[in-house]
This record gives sequence, C-alpha cells and structure tokens, in this order.
Amino acid sequence: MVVPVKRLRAAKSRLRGALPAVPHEELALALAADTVGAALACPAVAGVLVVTADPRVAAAAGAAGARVVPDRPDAGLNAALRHGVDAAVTDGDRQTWVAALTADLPALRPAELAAALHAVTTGPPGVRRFVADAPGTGTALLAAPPGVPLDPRFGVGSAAAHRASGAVPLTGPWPSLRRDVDTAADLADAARLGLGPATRALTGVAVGPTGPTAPPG
Ligand SMILES: Nc1nc2c(ncn2[C@@H]2O[C@H](COP(=O)(O)OP(=O)(O)OP(=O)(O)O)[C@@H](O)[C@H]2O)c(=O)[nH]1
Ligand SMILES: C=C(OP(=O)(O)O)C(=O)O
Repeated sequence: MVVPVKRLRAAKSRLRGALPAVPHEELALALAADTVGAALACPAVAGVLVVTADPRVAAAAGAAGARVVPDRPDAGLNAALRHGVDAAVTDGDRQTWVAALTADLPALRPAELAAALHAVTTGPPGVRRFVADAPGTGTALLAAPPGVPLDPRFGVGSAAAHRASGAVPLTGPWPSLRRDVDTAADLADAARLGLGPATRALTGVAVGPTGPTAPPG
C-alpha cells in the first residue's frame, strides 16, 4: 500500500485556517498519521510505503512502522506513486496487488479498508480497480493486480480519469475510506464519522456514534 504525502508546508492548502488554533502543518501531519495508522492496522495490508520529501512525515511514518522512500523533487503526485510502487514491487512480493491510498483520510477504519480491499481483489482478474472519494470526482484508493502497472491518474477529476483508463469503480459501505478531507466542511464530516487519534487530539472534540461532543472542562 503506497501512501503519498506532500511536503507539509504545501499540503492541504484548501484546509488552511480550518482549525485557527492549530498550526496548519500539524493538521496536515495528523491527517497523514491517522491514514497511515489505519492502513498499518488493517489486516489486509501487507505493508505500507510512504512516499514523501517531508522529514517530519518521514520520521512519523517510520516510527509508526511504515517504510519510507523519498519523493522525486517536484515530480508531482503521480510520479511519486509510480516511484513508490517501483520500490514496493522491487522489494516485495511480485505476486501481490499494489495500491495507492491518499493521505487525507483521518476517519479511515481498518475494517472498512479491509472490506474494500477484499472487494478490490475479488472479481474478474487482471483489472485495476478504484474507490472514488465521497463527492465521486476524486479517488481515495487505486489498486492494480500482480503484473499490471498501477497507472495512477490522480488529480482534479481523477475518478473520471481512472475510469477512462480502464479501471473499474467499486462502491460499497466504506464511508470512512471515501471521506477525504480537502476543506473545513470535509473535516467536519470526518469528525462525524469518527476521527483517528492524531487528528482528534488536535480538534479537541470527542466524536461518538451520536456525533461530536465538547471535551470535558
Ligand atoms: N509524495 C507526494 N504526495 C503528494 C504530492 N502532491 C499531492 N500529494 C498527496 O496526494 C494526496 C492527494 O492530494 P490532495 O488531496 O490534492 O492533497 P494536497 O495536494 O495536499 O491538497 P491541496 O493543496 O488542497 O490540493 C495527498 O495525500 C497529498 O499529500 C506530491 O507531489 N508528492
Ligand atoms: C488528488 C486527488 O485528490 P483531490 O481531488 O481531493 O485533490 C484525487 O482525488 O485524485
């Protein structure tokens, strides 16, 4: 599972100011930490490889148990993913699926990721599959079977681009996988689903099945 993370000072620009009391880089780091933590906790994930040029992201991901490879300078997201997949396939099991997961999924639940990956890896052979984000325009997860290039086409309108490239969209009851956080409204939606520990610590809001509650005191 390859997780790309942009340099924190440039990451999540549309989210800047969403939590006025929190430095923006801390929020971007927390989103990535919760995404990586959920992927590492998912029994269906053999290993997590983070592609980043950011030293703080690299340190946190490495400490959590991910493998880290450096980004290609200024090459962009899809080049980072191709680089990460090359590293994963070279060092890992060539008979396994590879997948890309965006690093802005702070509500991600390991069980939902496992269920999605089960759907990804069953069905007609030889086909790339993807899970769109909640609006249906972007992509949260893209996966390729053994021997098939991932051919990532992330960016604006990536769901359509992935579909046009032959990847098959999957839908299922995986709201935490689809809830990427680009804006303050997305973060509120993620909080309603239940944030991971790093992002929850920054928001100071405990979120239960009935919705957000203010912290005590
Ligand atoms: N390694 C790496 N990851 C990237 C790069 N560009 C984007 N990403 C990651 O790709 C994922 C999806 O990107 P976006 O949702 O657009 O996130 P973003 O670029 O941080 O957010 P905006 O600044 O609001 O566009 C996130 O996990 C980003 O951290 C890049 O050049 N290199
Ligand atoms: C890069 C992507 O994220 P977003 O559209 O959320 O910026 C994508 O979905 O391909």
